[in-house]
Amino acid sequence: MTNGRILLVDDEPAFRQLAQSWLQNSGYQVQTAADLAAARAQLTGFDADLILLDLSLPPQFDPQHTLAALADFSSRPVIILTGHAERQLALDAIAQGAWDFIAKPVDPDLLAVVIKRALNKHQLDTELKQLKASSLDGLNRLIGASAPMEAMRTLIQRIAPTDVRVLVTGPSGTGKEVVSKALHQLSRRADKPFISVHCGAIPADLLESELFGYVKGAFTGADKDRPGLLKLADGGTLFLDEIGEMPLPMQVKLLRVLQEGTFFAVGGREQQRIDVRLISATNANLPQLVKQGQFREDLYYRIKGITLETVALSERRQDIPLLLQHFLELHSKQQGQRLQLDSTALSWFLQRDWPGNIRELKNTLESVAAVAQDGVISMADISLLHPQDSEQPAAAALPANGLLLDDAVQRLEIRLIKQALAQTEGNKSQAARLLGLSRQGLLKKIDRYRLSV
Ligand SMILES: Nc1ncnc2c1ncn2[C@@H]1O[C@H](COP(=O)(O)OP(=O)(O)OP(=O)(O)O)[C@@H](O)[C@H]1O
Repeated sequence: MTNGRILLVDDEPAFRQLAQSWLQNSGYQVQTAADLAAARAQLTGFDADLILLDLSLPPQFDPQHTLAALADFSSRPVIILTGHAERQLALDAIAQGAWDFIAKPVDPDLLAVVIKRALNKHQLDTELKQLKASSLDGLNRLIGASAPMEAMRTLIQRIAPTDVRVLVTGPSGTGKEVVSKALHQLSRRADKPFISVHCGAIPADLLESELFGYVKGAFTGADKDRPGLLKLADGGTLFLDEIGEMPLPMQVKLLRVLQEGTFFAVGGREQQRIDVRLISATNANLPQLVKQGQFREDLYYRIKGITLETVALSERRQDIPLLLQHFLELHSKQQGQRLQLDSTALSWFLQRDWPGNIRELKNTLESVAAVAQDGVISMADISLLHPQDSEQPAAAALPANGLLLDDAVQRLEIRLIKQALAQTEGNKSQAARLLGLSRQGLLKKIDRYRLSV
């Protein structure tokens, strides 16, 4: 058990050795680096809680240059050590995000106090961030109490705080993106961006410039520099959805980024460095794609890290009522009106197969909610959209205590008109055709029933 992990960046070997042994004697785990490049390399394998940074480092020996690199160490406290103990430099360092400033020669007792305070504050900040993230979002968005969902929550909590790469696999619509967002929201990167890239949705010839950005003049139409999604994700999480659909030439380029942590914008000469956590997702069988030569084996092993598998809804049917309740609450909040399922509708949802998983369940609920009236979804509403599932046509359902025929006919007309308009995205001519009416006839009914369309 250590008191914390410290990276000491200083070009003087004697000072490095001395300070390392002070700190190790105080129970810290310490690694050292002689310049910024070595420091960045160390951080890929050593997740330091704090950085002690000399401002005058080779090859430039320019404090301003070192200060400009502070952003690379984002989210960790940095304590500046320098012989240049000028007031302005101290203020600059703090303004640019350093935690504190100590002049050389360093007083070991003072250093111990400053480090302890910085680590305490850092720990509190991290805990607060994680608490906020988990109470607001994170795991709370992951609905389900089945054993696979509980196991998934436990894994997410364990893996999220690390920077390990994660591959989320599972059938379509089972929540791979929700899981990936939870990993981000429970990580120390939670207040940085979560950038989602659907690798199959971006045309192959645009994927490179979308990911890496481009510089002005790189190709026709590139009239100014544009950062890519990789740069936008800097400090945060890059989510590569449907990674199995990434074209092979792009896989080679991604592999280089993952190996070296650097890339060039399209048409650019300046090497760019990024710090992102990579989460990938796929519903394809990647080992199979590797065998077929459609996915690079070396990339597969680079992105695999830890694999999390989401489970089809058919294997956790006990989650269906919880999911329905969750989506009804969401809908009620958005519409400002309480929405419920009556018992016949609930049993229809519970009995049905959901090959499209949670996405299909959610979409189906939303579509029947659109035709429901008076805040209750009934089997009659469902039958309108899924007539094959009703034993008798909805219009013929006669309640035991009778009904007012004109009233029932009007209600049915209203529902069918709304459904036709929803299906045609509000196109009245098409909706009229679906209903076997003239456009004029439909407009009259819309007017008579005062339907807002
Ligand atoms: N456990 C869950 N709790 C609440 N909502 C969920 C859960 N899982 C999935 N959803 C919802 O279901 C829909 C589909 O989820 P998501 O996009 O994460 O699935 P996916 O597995 O990434 O799908 P695809 O493979 O098609 O990209 C989203 O609207 C999401 O909010």
